[in-house]
Amino acid sequence: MLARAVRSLATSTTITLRSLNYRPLTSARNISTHLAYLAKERAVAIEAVERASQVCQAVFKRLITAETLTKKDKSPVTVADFGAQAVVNHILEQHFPDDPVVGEEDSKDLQGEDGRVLREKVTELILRAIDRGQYAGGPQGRHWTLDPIDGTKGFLRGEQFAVCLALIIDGQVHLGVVGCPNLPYDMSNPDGERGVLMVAVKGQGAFQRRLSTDGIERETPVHVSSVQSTSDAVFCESVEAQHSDHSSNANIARLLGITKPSVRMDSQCKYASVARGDAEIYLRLPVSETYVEKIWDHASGNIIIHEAGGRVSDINGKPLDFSIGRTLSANKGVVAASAKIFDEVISAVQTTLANAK
Ligand SMILES: Nc1ncnc2c1ncn2[C@@H]1O[C@H](COP(=O)(O)O)[C@@H](OP(=O)(O)O)[C@H]1O
Ligand SMILES: [Mg+2]
Ligand SMILES: [Mg+2]
Ligand SMILES: [Mg+2]
Repeated sequence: MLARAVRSLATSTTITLRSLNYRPLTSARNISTHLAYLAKERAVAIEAVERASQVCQAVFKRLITAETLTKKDKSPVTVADFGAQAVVNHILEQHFPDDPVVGEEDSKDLQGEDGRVLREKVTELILRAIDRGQYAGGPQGRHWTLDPIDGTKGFLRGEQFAVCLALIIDGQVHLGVVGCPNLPYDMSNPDGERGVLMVAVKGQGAFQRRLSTDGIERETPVHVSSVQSTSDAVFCESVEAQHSDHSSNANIARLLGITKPSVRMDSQCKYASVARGDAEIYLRLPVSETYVEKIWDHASGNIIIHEAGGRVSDINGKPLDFSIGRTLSANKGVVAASAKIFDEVISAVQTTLANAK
């Protein structure tokens, strides 16, 4: 199935860049900035994330059954993960052959006797495309960073996951796209239509559009919440307790006078939720002393929050440093919030950490 998906991409991706025909209908200023700076990158990134999201959805429909869940069989997510990375890297290579990619996956798990069954599902083309993601990252030049499926646990549960692609230039995130196939398009109608794509280019604001493949979706600007007081805030956190310390997060919320229960959600959909004001705060207090966050888990969300008027830092208020390599080794944990309440959130984080010592 994957081989077919990628082969059809190979033939169809003299991409017409239909997305380039699209202009966000906000203001004239926006349109011209848009076309001048990273316009091609923006369109290609949207196209890549849309197509990778389609691969994930197709794999979920065909391969995930009650049986794969009870057997804790991870092969469907592996197939989707590799498939999405292959698709994105293939599209990036066609349009930006000189740009390296920092991708989460490599083809190690498909090799050897253990990988025989999975290996039979993929072709040489896919292996080659996946391994375009082995770049070391760093402070100079351009590279992309990709998380083909962020929130693999959420994907398996049929809940939130995201396809995340960002462009880093000289150590800073300049473009971010997050595709959220299971996120309601409008949170005031949570049982309604699903599938959101968020995109931000440095200095141009953050936008959301329906996740689709016809490339002509209308974009609307997104902004963080305007809530003035933390007591009215909603915070979100990982579903997985190993990824973020639920009890520290709860202590911080108490200090901030938050009474509403946390919204637990997998993946960078949490950044998307804060960016459009569904929630005010994203807390990711580290559980482990040794875990180092990865750039592909945060790059897209980081620029989308900033461009939507919010702020992101680590637990000590230090901006996330994407210039080091594949990891955020200079940072610990993550806090994102709307700008008005950000300083107050960071001081509650500091107080909670000091009390825990
Ligand atoms: N101990 C840990 N602490 C923090 N994050 C972790 C972790 N172990 C794994 N992760 C990362 O958490 C991501 C999911 O985040 P969230 O909990 O917000 O959904 C995973 O992304 P993948 O699902 O792409 O592997 C993985 O990279
Ligand atoms: Mg991830
Ligand atoms: Mg992943
Ligand atoms: Mg992973």
